[in-house]
Amino acid sequence: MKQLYLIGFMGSGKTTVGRSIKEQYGIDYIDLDEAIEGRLHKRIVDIFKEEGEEAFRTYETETLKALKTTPIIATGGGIIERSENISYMKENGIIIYLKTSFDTIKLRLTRDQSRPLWKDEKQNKALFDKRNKIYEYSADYIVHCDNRTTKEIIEEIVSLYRYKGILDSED
Ligand SMILES: Nc1ncnc2c1ncn2[C@@H]1O[C@H](COP(=O)(O)OP(=O)(O)O)[C@@H](O)[C@H]1O
Ligand SMILES: O=C(O)C1=C[C@@H](OP(=O)(O)O)[C@@H](O)[C@H](O)C1
Ligand SMILES: [Mg+2]
Repeated sequence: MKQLYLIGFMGSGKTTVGRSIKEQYGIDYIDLDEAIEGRLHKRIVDIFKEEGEEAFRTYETETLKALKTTPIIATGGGIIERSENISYMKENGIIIYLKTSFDTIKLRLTRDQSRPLWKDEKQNKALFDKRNKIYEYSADYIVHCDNRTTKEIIEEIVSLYRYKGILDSED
């Protein structure tokens, strides 16, 4: 069975979409950040504060590779920071980019305190521009998320999932 990986910038809706697919369609999902927090018994903000980003990236890669059977994985926005993660996801499954504009993300995350890499406007925009290209190069499919409800987005993903027979595929 191929796995389906949701990628995209912070605030693009990866966690929300993964959770909704599970709720609406009963397809199992796991959020990589939640899996890391569960493994380490530590919140993401505390991992960044106490151990730094590089340590977090190592936990992220290890956890990604440990999740071998869950059909849908919502990754964290920085999963594409290590090219080995991209190669791994490509080998093991299908990558879907939840493409969302910077303006939409800004509106969603204005008061967000839970994302250590969501900083000031200049840094956020620079990171967004750098990563947007990598998400596009890495994705097998791009789902446009601006001005769309979670319901509309998950319907598109699930029909793609079924059309491509990802769930039933053995390769
Ligand atoms: N399609 C959508 N329309 C409006 N708000 C959304 C949508 N998807 C997600 N959100 C909101 O955006 C914020 C970030 O979503 P989240 O799922 O945590 O993103 P990610 O996991 O990609 O960082 C949350 O407050 C969530 O409710
Ligand atoms: O973009 C990033 O580097 C990060 C995104 C976060 O996940 P979300 O994309 O779900 O916010 C989380 O993994 C961590 O704060 C680092
Ligand atoms: Mg998330």
